[in-house]
Amino acid sequence: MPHKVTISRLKLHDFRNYASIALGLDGRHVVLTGANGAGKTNLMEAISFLSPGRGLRRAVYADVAREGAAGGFSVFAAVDGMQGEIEIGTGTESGDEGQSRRLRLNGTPARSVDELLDHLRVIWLTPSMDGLFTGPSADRRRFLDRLVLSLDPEHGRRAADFEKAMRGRNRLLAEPRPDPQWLSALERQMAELGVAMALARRELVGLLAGIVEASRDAGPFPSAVMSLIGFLDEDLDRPAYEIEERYAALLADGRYRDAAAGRTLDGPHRVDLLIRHREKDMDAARCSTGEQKALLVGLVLAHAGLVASMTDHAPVLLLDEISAHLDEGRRAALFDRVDGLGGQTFMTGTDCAMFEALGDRARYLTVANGTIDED
Ligand SMILES: Nc1ncnc2c1ncn2[C@@H]1O[C@H](COP(=O)(O)OP(=O)(O)OP(=O)(O)O)[C@@H](O)[C@H]1O
Repeated sequence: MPHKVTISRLKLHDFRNYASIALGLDGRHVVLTGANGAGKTNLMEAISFLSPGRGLRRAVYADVAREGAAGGFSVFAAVDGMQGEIEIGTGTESGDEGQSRRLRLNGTPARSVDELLDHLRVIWLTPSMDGLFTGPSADRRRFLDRLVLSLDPEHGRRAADFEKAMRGRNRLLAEPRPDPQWLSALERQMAELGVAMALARRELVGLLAGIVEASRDAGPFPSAVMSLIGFLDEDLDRPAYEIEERYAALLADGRYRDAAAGRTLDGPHRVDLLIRHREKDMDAARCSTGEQKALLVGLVLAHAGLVASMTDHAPVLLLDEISAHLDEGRRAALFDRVDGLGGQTFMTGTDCAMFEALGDRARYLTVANGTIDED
C-alpha cells in the first residue's frame, strides 16, 4: 500500500466566498455537501492550489480574492506529505499583479510553485471536464499534460520553454528577412524540448494503459484505450537524437509554409489524445454522457493509482460533484476504488444521502454561505 498523504489543517483567508475559515481534518476522506453556490467547489479549488498551476478552475488570481476584500487571498495547509510534515502557505498580496502566487514552505519562500510536487500530488475531476472527449483538442492536451506533470515535475517547465522558443520562431518568421542561423538555433531548441515533451506524454500514456489493463475487471468503470496522434507518430520509436533531427528538419523545411500560416504547423502543440471505450470499441466522443463520465472517472482513478505506485504516496484526490452522474451501484464501487487508493479524497455533492455507502470512512461537512459546519 502506498503511503498516505493527508491534509490535517486547512485555513482560507479572503478566498472567494470565504472570509476566514479554519478546518481541522483527521485523515479520513472529506465529503462536503451544501446548496448550490454555498462554496463547495471553492474549497476544492483552494486545495487544488496545493499543486502548481492556477488550480482546478484555471483561475485568474484577481478573481480568487474575495470580492470586497482589501488585499489578496491566502490558503494555508498543514500536510503530512511525501517528506514528512510540511506547512504550506500560498496566495497573493495586495499589489501583486495577479500573474503569480507566492508560496511558502514551513514559512520559507519557495523558489517556484513546482516545489509543491516534492510534498504532495493533487489530482481532480470536475464537471467542467465533462466535455473533454467532445471539446477542442487543446483541452485534451492540457488534461494530458497535467497527468504527465504529476509524475514528471520537469514537464511544465519544458512545455513553457518550448512555447517560448516557438513564439520566438513565429515572430522571426514574420520578419521580411529572418536570420537563418537564429532560426536554426530556435528550431534546435524546439526539437530538443518538443521531443522530450512528446516522449514524456507517450511514456505516461503507456504507463496509464498498463494500470487501466490491470484494473479492467475492478468495477463498473469502462476502460479507456488511449493513443496520441499528430506529431511524428511513426518516428517516436526511434532513438531520441534521431527524432530531434527529424523534427528540426521538418521545422527547417516548413519555414515558408509556417511564415505564410503565421504559426508553427508541426509540433507537440498539435498533438491530440484519442480515447476509445474499449468494451464498446467506440470513440469516446460518440459515447453517451453517462458513458463518457464513467470513462473519465475510470481514467482519473487509473491515473491516481499510477501516481501512487510511481511515487509510493497516494495523491490527494478532489472529486467535485461526482455523485450526480452515478447510480447507487456505481457510487458504491467508486467509493471502494477511492478508498482502495489509500489516500485522502475530497468529494462534493448537494445531497448527503448520495454518500451513504461511504459510512464512517469519511468526515461530513456542511457548507453554507462561506461557512463550514461539521455534521
Ligand atoms: N472572488 C469572489 N468573492 C466572493 N464570492 C465569490 C468569488 N468568486 C466566486 N464567489 C461566489 O462563491 C459562491 C460559491 O461558489 P462555489 O462554486 O464554490 O459553489 P458550490 O457550492 O460548488 O455550488 P454548486 O453546487 O452550484 O456547484 C458563488 O456564489 C460565487 O458567486
